[in-house]
Amino acid sequence: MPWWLVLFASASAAYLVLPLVFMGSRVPWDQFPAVLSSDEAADALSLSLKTCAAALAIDLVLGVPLAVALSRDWRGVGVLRVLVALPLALPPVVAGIALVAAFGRRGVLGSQLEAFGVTVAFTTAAVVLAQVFVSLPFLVVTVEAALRSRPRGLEETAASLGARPTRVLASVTLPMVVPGVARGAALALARCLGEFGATLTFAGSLQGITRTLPIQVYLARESADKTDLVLGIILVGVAALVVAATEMPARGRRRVREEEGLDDGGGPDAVDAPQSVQHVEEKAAVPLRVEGKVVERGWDVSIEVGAGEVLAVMGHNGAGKSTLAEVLSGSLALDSGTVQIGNLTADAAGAFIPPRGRGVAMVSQNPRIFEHMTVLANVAFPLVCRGFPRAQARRLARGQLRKVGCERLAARRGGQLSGGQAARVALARALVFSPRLLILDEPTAALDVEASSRVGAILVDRLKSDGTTTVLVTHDVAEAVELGTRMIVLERGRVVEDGSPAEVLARPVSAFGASLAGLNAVAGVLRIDGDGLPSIDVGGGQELTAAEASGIAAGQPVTFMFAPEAVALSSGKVVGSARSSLPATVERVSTAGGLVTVRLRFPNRTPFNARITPAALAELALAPGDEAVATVKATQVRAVGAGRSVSTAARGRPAEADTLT
Ligand SMILES: Nc1ncnc2c1ncn2[C@@H]1O[C@H](COP(=O)(O)OP(=O)(O)OP(=O)(O)O)[C@@H](O)[C@H]1O
Repeated sequence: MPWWLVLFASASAAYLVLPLVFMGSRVPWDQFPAVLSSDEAADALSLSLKTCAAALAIDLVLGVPLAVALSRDWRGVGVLRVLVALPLALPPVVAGIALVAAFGRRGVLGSQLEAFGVTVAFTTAAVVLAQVFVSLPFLVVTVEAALRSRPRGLEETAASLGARPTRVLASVTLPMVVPGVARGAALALARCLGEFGATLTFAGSLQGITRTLPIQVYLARESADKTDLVLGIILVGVAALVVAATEMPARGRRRVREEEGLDDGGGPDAVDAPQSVQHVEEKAAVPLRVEGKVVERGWDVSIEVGAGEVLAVMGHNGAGKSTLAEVLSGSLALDSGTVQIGNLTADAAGAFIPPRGRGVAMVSQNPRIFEHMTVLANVAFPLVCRGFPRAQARRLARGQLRKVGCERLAARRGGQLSGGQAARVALARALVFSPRLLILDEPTAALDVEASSRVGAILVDRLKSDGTTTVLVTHDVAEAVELGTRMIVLERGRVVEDGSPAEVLARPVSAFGASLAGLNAVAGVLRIDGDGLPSIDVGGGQELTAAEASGIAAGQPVTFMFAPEAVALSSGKVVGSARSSLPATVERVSTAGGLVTVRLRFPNRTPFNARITPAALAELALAPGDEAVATVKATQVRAVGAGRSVSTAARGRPAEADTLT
């Protein structure tokens, strides 16, 4: 910390502490027993403690729901936040006047109560009402701030696992903000203890009935002895205890014992299920159909997935992959169209099933483990939500944990897991209730190489053995090939590739598909030269030529795809106007698998790769920054029309798939 900060911090702490120290130094400690044993002091202390406890209970019962409501976004919430915090800024005497206007004998509500024989003003109940009025905002504002800074997505996860709103609140929302509630309660209690002005105005000062400790201190100031100091220091002591108590929840958290499973013990054999574990329901896998639009996102997708298929979804950033996951999970409604999951119409005109009713499980790159629960409770959660007896839920959860190699982590807190462990626990929690549909949204993206391959192996095992219909969003082509029985590529909210991973990679029809397959893809507008050969302008007076582009008309957008092996390299400059001979600059040279990949940069064009032998590289003596000439063999260039959706059927007929018209 910088020295000036320490200086200011010390001055500020001293300013708050020293007056109390000086006050303590003037207390006649020998009078302590006499003052404490006096009726007036004993009555005041006892009344203060009783009324503060009652006011705190009311604060908690009324304040926590209000804080939850204020932490959400809805129309008018801003105005209500201001109104709720207003009593914080009011002088206590004004608060007392307001309470008299409401609950006094001639007050708006008080006169109604009088009709039923209930008098509030100048009773102990008035003391409690005054304390609640001035302390409630402290609790609400503190809890609301804690709620607004809570981790995002956990409540949505709980809902998608089947929890109803009350369970989400009780099991997830409130446990996350326990320290905030404790802090708010302590501040409210401290405010109750110190309350003076509103109480005096609204409740008066009747010994044993409304004369609280602060009022007693005030009255004692009139007397010549130092009773006020003794009573004052008692108040300081009680307040100190209250404030210190707020530190307790954080310190008092249960520490998980080492032997409760610090060794995750997830060896390869740990993925085998024990014979005793039964499935929740022997559900058959179901097919999935999505046909719909989300207009704001320019998303218009139509896909059908067979029962038990694993659909790998790939595409650039912003292509619409997460939108698909949101539409399926129920966190986003279609503007038009249908989502059909087995026999459940999850989204259609006039019918929208919220996440908890869909039986869809989602595992994303943030595993969203409930940190305040044990690992076992996390995995049992979807079953408890479905009304399973606890013992059965725990037994089934333990079996799922064993299948993902995490059984020995069962007793650990959710917040004590590594990324790889959390991903496996999230998978166990998703599969434990035999979901209709499993959505994996980049489940390994946030993991290191080792954890990623471990989770990948478990995914392969679990998807094969469970046969759950799965949508896997991934940026990793190896993951898509390994897990996917089918692959689609999304581009600008449309399906531009659809087939088995092998088909898509063997004959891609989009630039993204080409890049996945390791092909070069150069986009442009088709020209037909005088000699009838299709070409695209690649800038600088150069062109790239294909042998044919049947079905694509001149002037149409087109992508030329070719393997890096189809590019011949020579050093020096282009001589004459050789077809498809393009001047380039060497950007990068890398070696893998006994071949050399040369990354080529062009003045106004997409870079592409050439692949040559090490001997050819030695002969050409090319290094980054050198000029070279790339010649692409026209017969090895495939012309693909751009911007059309495809189907597996179209891909089965290569000539048509090529043209996509
Ligand atoms: N909450 C939102 N409101 C409006 N538009 C959004 C919202 N979220 C995403 N979009 C837009 O919808 C389109 C699709 O986004 P989406 O998140 O589905 O892409 P993605 O393929 O999942 O991308 P990434 O790989 O980066 O996660 C993008 O144009 C994006 O800007």
